[in-house]
Amino acid sequence: MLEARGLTKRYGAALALDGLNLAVAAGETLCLLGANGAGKTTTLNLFLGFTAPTAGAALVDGLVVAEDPAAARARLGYVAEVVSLYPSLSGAENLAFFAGLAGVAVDPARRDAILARLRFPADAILRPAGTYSKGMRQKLGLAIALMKEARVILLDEPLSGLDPAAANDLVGVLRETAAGGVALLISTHDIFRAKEVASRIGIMRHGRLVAMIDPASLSAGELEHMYLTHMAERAA
Ligand SMILES: Nc1ncnc2c1ncn2[C@@H]1O[C@H](COP(=O)(O)OP(=O)(O)OP(=O)(O)O)[C@@H](O)[C@H]1O
Repeated sequence: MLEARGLTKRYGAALALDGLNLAVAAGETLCLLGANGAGKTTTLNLFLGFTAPTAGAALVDGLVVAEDPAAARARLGYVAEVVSLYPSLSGAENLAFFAGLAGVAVDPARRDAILARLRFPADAILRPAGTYSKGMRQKLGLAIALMKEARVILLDEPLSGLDPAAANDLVGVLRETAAGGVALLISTHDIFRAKEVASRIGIMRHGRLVAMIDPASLSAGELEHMYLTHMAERAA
């Protein structure tokens, strides 16, 4: 569903992404770990068509994103690190608006089932979104992607700043979503949550994928050790 082929991005003299190759199939969850500036967000932005590659290609469902960014984006759900909502509109109105942009009419029963899976407080959906906590905004962002029935969902730091209960809710729904055949690409700094949710973990450094790990093969401690070893090599 997602493929990067020699994906490269330069910003002036800076090489943000350096010949990245990866693929995410339906039902898989790839978590990208890496220090600040490793190229995780740049990777997501190239799949979203927010920026064009300097070389190589990002493909969504076989479509080359740079050739038709709108068509590629129509197949994607995207949950930004800070989910943008209209603060004076209720959660329900935001959901209807953003789902509507994707051509999806909201069926209230389906919406409520998705919100219940996310443990989004039922009474809060009619409140202005400006009153929502970070966790509620993340959940609503994911609800919008799920309403769209996107076959691929990209998430940038979905768990940062969430309390453990909210993070746990989100991890549970992400696992269910992948089990339903959706391909997930997640940028995160949370090694332990990555282990819970990922089918593969990619470690990025200086715009390159330096390791691809099967999280089931390592304990959380071993995974952390491997990550820190890669980061230490950077400093050496
Ligand atoms: N619009 C831009 N203009 C110039 N340089 C940029 C731009 N966007 C990203 N970069 C640079 O590209 C590199 C990769 O950045 P990127 O945001 O992809 O890293 P990241 O792994 O997502 O980091 P973080 O964990 O901090 O979100 C960094 O050196 C960054 O400064």
